[in-house]
Amino acid sequence: MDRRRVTMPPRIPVSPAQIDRVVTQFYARVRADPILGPVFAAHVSDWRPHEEKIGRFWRNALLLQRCYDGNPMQVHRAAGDVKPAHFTVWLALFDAVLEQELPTPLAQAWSALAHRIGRGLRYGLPSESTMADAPFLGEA
Ligand code: HEM
Repeated sequence: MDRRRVTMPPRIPVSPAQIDRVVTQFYARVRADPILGPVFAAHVSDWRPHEEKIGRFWRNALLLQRCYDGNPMQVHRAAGDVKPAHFTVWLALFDAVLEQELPTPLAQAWSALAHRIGRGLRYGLPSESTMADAPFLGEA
């Protein structure tokens, strides 16, 4: 039997209401951002289902609820206009919202997870495989 399913505590003890607030505030800032706004505008016309999906993504990652089974890596790659440099902006906005919405220990824990996920997604993008972006390739 997989005991983790019944005994594992939330990975980061934020409440679903806190997740919803962070997601709402974050995408309000994204829409207003001169760099990220146009990228999202090209892909998202109806924000409610997008924010709802992202809320499920974070409940899955933070609370270990099994409520998201998408593939963000594939979606970002397929978008075509999501670039490695966007992640710096994305994460800075996200950190600002976490700081505004949550007590510091929760904000820091969630931020660390977001940065870790962001690193993975960023390195999954095709343009990361150039010499300039991935110097370790030069050692091959
Ligand atoms: C840690 C950083 C990030 C996380 C955790 C994240 C998470 C996600 C997730 C979960 C989705 C939904 C995938 C699905 O359809 O199942 C998504 C979609 C998307 N993300 Fe990100 N993302 C991140 C960074 C970025 C950045 C830097 C950009 C650049 C602008 C970006 C642009 C988009 C776009 C355009 C979509 C597609 C929306 C659509 O067509 O429905 N994301 N992201």
